[in-house]
Amino acid sequence: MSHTPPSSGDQPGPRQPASAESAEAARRRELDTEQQVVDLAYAELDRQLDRARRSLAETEAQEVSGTHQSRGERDAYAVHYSGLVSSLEGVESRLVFGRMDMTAQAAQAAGGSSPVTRGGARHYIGRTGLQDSAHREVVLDWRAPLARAFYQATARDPMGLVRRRHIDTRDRTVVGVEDELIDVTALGGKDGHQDDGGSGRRTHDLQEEDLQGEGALIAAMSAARDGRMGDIVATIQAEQDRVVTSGGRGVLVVQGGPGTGKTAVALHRVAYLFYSERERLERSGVLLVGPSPTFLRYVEQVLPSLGETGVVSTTMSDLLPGVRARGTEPAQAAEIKGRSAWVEILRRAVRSLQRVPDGPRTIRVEGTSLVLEPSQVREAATRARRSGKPHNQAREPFVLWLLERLTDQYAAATGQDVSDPDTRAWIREDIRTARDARREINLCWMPTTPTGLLERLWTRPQLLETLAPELTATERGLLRRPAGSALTAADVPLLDELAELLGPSEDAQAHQARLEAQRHEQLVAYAAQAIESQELGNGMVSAQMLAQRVQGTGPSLTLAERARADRSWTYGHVVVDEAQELGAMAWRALARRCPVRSFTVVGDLAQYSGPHAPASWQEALAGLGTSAGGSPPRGSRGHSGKRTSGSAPLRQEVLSVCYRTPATIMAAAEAVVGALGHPTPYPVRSVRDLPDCLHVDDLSGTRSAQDDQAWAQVLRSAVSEERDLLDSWAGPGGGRLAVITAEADQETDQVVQALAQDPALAQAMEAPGGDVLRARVAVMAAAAAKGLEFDVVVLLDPDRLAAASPGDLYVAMTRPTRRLRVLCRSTPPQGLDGRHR
Ligand SMILES: Nc1ncnc2c1ncn2[C@@H]1O[C@H](COP(=O)(O)OP(=O)(O)OP(=O)(O)O)[C@@H](O)[C@H]1O
Repeated sequence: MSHTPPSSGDQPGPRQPASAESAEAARRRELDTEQQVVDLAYAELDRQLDRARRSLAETEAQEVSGTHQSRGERDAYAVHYSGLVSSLEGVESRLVFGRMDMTAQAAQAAGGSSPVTRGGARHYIGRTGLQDSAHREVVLDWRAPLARAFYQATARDPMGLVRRRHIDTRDRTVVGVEDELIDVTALGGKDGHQDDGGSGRRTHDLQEEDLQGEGALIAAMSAARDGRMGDIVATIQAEQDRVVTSGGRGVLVVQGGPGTGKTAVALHRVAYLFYSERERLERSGVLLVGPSPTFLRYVEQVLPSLGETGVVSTTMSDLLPGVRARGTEPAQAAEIKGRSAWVEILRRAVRSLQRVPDGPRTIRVEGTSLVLEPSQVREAATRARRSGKPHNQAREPFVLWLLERLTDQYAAATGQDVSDPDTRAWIREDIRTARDARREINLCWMPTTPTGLLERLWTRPQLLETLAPELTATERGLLRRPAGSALTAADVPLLDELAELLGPSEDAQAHQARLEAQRHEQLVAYAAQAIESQELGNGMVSAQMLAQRVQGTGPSLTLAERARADRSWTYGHVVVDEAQELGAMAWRALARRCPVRSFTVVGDLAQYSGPHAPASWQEALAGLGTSAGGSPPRGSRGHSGKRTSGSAPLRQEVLSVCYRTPATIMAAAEAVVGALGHPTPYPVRSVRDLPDCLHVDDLSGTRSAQDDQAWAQVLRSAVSEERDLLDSWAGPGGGRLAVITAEADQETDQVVQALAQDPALAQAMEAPGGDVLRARVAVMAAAAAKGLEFDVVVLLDPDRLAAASPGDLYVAMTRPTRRLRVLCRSTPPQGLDGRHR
């Protein structure tokens, strides 16, 4: 493959400029040519956006008669049009970013003519597909089958491409083009010459052939960070594209070293699945699980910039509606709670609420003594369990059966005739509400909530000892905590498991039943009307789509809102990032949310934080019920139909090129954790290297190693120096710098205080709305930096981090895109020792 200077006109082929002046003229001509197409694309976008906004305004202004149907219809239209407006607004930036010039044969095969495509010989690639009012192609959606050549064509396999062009735009103006000649033979053997394309900065590890659109890629990688991840749709590389476009069924593990684009690829895969399986996913949505709220904020713009909005993003802490798990606990405690042993322990815990008394119990009802016999309780329990219902719901047949027996006793004791159903019901109700009866029956089958039961486990050591003999005394000790403590992230999967085993409690159940009856009424009325309607939404929306929008819940909520509020919602696809951190119980909770087991699992075993790293993905994912082992969780009904069982096929992909971290830093990170005996299973090749990108200060034996004031002074001057360097690269105030500490809370607070004594640094640390990503200088613990990236990282005391968690040290060292500065108050760890000042 060759890089060519841009050529003009219809014939793809290199033009050899005679002088610098004519080269500039050729460049201008190319920019003008592309500007015309870009103008056309934006005009089309504006036209569609205008239409959608008008429809939304008209819908919202509509008078409704007050019936469920008309309100439902109006709301569903409003949801549809506002979704459409958001999608179209989302793709404004860099709407068109590429062009493919095809061979004559490929053009003939592709067919379809428009003023832009010239009989299929040329296609413009953009973040959404656009057609003009005569339904002719203006922009080809980057996800369309034909667009694969844009990402995957090489000189060895040109895929019908003669030339690939990257088009760079600012706002709506074309500011540059970069060409790659793919198929020289298609030009009659004439070869182009190399442009600069930024290729001089590529590391020796990578061949030119390994990268597509190298200039555009390096430009994207070199841009200063702004605290939000950007989409990579213009520069997706071939190995990434194959992952992005692989089918959605089964469990796909996307693994690879730091900065290889795992997160970016997973998000683009979601956008691709929305395109290729729109109907299914529009109905069920996609769940994105990330390691922290900061991480979710970091990636939140990527999907909207690709026009997709139907994604629910959450951390495991916030997975359950109505539960906010904000407590913290040692990593060992979290690891213990993640083990699959809890499936049995929790079953036992629920079973322990179902007790047979050790002798007959006397119950007084309105002056009459009745006797509850253990044999009766046993019989009632057996029948209730046979119902297969969760504990709280199975309580109903249990109680009913006992009440019938007690009613018979009461009738016999008082000589009343209970052959009349009304009399019988009246007596039964008297017994049900009698205090003695309530207490005794509750003792035999105690209704409870998941949080109530979990709290008992953590606060009653004896109970836990009885229920969890498979844990050691030390392990059980780690789980103990005072009553009223905040829930933790590791509690959430256990609560979810308990919610399955217990079912809703009576109060919640009655409330839920009322809501469901209302929703059902709305759905039936609305769907009937929608199906009868003519010309629904000017052909933009079908009656079926509208009916689906209201299925199950109120029509005024978006799908994401409905899904988020419903614990039993089942998604069409689930993406889990930093997946190496999840324990078996978390996987079971996620498996429940996607019965079709369509998962993208993203992670790097070397970046694991906890005490016992999983040896393989098969082991890590056993709780998900992949074909490698583990049985799927108990089923229950969900929105996509019945939950299924059986094992899901597991596929694994490895990404190998690092687009973030310069080669020197990457090599140092691998050497440091390698010396700690912490394996990095995936060899990573960095796209680029930068001079002076790694700097280590060995402060051992200096005053700052002993004295807090001196340390604070060293910190301030190091961070100021790095901030000045960042100014010189990214312009004053540009880019992002993170100071990464070994520990959270106390240590980060101390560092913030030390830095804040310098007014300029205090200002740089200001985080509007408490959003650390918006601060130019952020201070955070290594574990919190997971998944994030910064232009510059100042890492403090790597030895302490190494002792606590080598995986976190690896994470911290690989966050920078430009430079890593390490301040060591002890001797620098092996692997960094040759690099100090
Ligand atoms: N094809 C690409 N073109 C441009 N930038 C890319 C490309 N692939 C990845 N990147 C950039 O590389 C950086 C790292 O990507 P990402 O965060 O997805 O990597 P990761 O493998 O998830 O990293 P980690 O495991 O360290 O969290 C991001 O800035 C991303 O935008």
